[in-house]
Amino acid sequence: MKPVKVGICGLGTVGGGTFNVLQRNASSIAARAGRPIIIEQVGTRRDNPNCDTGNTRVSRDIFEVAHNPDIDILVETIGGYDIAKELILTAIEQGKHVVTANKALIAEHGNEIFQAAREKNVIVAYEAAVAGGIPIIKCLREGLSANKINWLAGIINGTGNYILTEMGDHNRPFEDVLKEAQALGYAEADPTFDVEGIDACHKLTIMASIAFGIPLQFNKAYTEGISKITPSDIQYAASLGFRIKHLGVARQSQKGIELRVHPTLIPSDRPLANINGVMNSVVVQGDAVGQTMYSGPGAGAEPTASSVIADIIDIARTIEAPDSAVNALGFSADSLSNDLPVLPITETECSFYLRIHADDHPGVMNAVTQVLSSHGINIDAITQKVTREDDGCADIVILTHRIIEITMDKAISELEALADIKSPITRIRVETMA
Ligand SMILES: NC(=O)C1=CN([C@@H]2O[C@H](COP(=O)(O)OP(=O)(O)OC[C@H]3O[C@@H](n4cnc5c(N)ncnc54)[C@H](O)[C@@H]3O)[C@@H](O)[C@H]2O)C=CC1
Ligand SMILES: N[C@@H](CC=O)C(=O)O
Ligand code: NA
Repeated sequence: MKPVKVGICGLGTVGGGTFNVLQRNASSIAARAGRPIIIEQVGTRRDNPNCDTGNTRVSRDIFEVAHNPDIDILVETIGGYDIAKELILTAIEQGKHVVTANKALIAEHGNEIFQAAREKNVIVAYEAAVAGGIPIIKCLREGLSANKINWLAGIINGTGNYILTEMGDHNRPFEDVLKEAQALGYAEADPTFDVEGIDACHKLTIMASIAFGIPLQFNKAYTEGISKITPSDIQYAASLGFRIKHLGVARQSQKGIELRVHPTLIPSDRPLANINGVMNSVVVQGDAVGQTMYSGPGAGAEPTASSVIADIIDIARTIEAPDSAVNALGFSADSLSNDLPVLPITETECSFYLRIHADDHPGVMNAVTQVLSSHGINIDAITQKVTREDDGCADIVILTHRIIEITMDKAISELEALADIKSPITRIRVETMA
């Protein structure tokens, strides 16, 4: 069988891992693909000390790879937007298939990239873009394709989960753990993407499109990161029987689609609450199958390479008949639905954890509960915690029943206006379904 020739652009964490695993497992990969997979060229600004490129052609100009007529599949692992998009569109224009790990680009420009690929009858594959090594794209798009997906929820940022786990289990400061996650190759080039929830939102956008058959709509999703979570919140949550995880939730209802990424209290006996460190996990609820759960490393060189190479093998298998390959989002392009609106966060409903830093004197608790009850917010648990801050204040910690977000917004504004309440109120949503 004619070999398939690959060009890898970007030889950093993911590109380097892909290079090494393709070399190491060349014979079993060839057996699975039905033909040898050869690394024809690497395009990279700088060498990767973990990769022995030996006789492989290395170019400093990645566009040489996109124009190399011998290359069948271009692997984009440079990251970022503008150059990566131009590189991918050039490769498509040149009739090459593309494999990318770039969730930011797919979530924000995927509709355009998939359209360009359709016009040239080439494949754009992106398994590595969501949840690193977990084959979640394949699960949603193929394994679960019989189902109407009702919802999915997942821990989909390895860096964020690593930080929350280390802060909670070892009481380590946020900044230290972030630095470690960067050194381990987990974090994005701009780590605010990890800690402010943008990276998770990219991944949620992609999963929701496949799950519900809707166009990619990153700009309509709600995004909140972990940067405001304190060790006290983690401890208070634990004392109430919860763990705090950064969760992406996509849910389909008759009103529309919820797309939201935020820190979340999960009962500590639930499987998702026990996904720790760089591990990711996604729970999917389908009408036929019920709940299924997929877990594995969400970041890192070789776990991510595992997904990149699975895509390369898939393409190699159908390279002579690319139109027989599965559609990019698993739905034919003309059947994607624009009918269901993405709901604003104000229209979603959740239970809430509130931490209220307030003057520690009689009547405060009463004032707080009165405001909540005047908005019809039912309290599930309320407790006062002594804080170590020497400001005469205490933390009042509350768990509420489910309430529509806009009502909670109003109640919080009213509470924050009370003279006894000292700082912005912390609100964390609570989910019990997964
Ligand atoms: N690190 C991880 O665990 C994961 C990363 N990803 C995605 O994979 C992509 C790559 O991420 P990493 O490998 O972590 O980044 P990285 O920073 O380790 O590697 C990127 C490499 O591309 C090179 N590069 C960038 N622009 C270039 C240009 N114009 N010309 C030549 N070389 C260029 C850089 O020099 C660097 O060696 C990103 O889109 C990221 O979001 C996806 C899943 C997991
Ligand atoms: N920065 C990302 C890398 C994988 O997608 C993460 O930490 O999950
Ligand atoms: Na994946």
